[in-house]
Amino acid sequence: MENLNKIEPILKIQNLKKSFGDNHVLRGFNMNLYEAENLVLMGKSGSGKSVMIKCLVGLMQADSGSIEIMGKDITKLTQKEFNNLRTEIGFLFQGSALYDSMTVRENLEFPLRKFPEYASKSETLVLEALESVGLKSAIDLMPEELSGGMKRRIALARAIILRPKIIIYDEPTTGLDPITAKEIIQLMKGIQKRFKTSSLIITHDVDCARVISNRMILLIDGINYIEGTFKELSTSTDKKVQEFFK
Ligand SMILES: Nc1ncnc2c1ncn2[C@@H]1O[C@H](COP(=O)(O)OP(=O)(O)OP(=O)(O)O)[C@@H](O)[C@H]1O
Repeated sequence: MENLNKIEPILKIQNLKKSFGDNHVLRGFNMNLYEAENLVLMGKSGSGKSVMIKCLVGLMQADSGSIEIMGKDITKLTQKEFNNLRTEIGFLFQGSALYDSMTVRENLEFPLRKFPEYASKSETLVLEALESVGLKSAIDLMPEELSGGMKRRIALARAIILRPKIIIYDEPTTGLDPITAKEIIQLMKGIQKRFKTSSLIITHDVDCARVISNRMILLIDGINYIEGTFKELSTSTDKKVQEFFK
């Protein structure tokens, strides 16, 4: 992780601004995500993390600034190009967000449906993804038959099924007991190692940040207020920074 300035980031956000009337949420936010790193983004509730992610995935348009994914400025892409690029990003949403009326297999097949080229490989991809999260045996279960931790694992399997280069985790440990949360964190680390993915992890969980982060960014007052390792940030003398580690 040395000499990061010399390496081209896989995801580059520059001077992102987004306001809702007088509510200036993002005021020039910058963020680089580098290959194979685990970057933790922390920010208080309402600080604009979701707004930033929505801009990143094209669900919301920023007022100004640029977002480059793998060297491509997303505002300059056609819808088709953007959709293709989005397959390079896997998501683990808050609360797992599985489809309740579908089996585990169908939940995992869902992201593949849009891509005819995956049709013949579907079974293999589903099994490999389930194997990565240690839940092959759950393939025919319904979400209601799964524990919270199992649901999170299945959601993780779904996030990696298209072998994305980037995974965005939104509160991956929220709502889990501490032991299950630790298991999920270990799984995230394992997946990062196995698939060499770059991960952006949005979390309030200081333990999670400590265990998983190579680097951290705090989103405060609409900007990337401070960046550094967990150790650097958790020992900062800045009052605004200290609040996160109390
Ligand atoms: N579509 C919208 N219209 C108006 N205001 C919005 C909209 N979306 C978000 N906001 C405002 O933007 C601010 C940031 O919201 P955001 O959801 O990004 O916070 P967050 O950091 O993700 O919070 P949390 O940790 O609670 O999920 C809030 O003040 C919110 O009210």
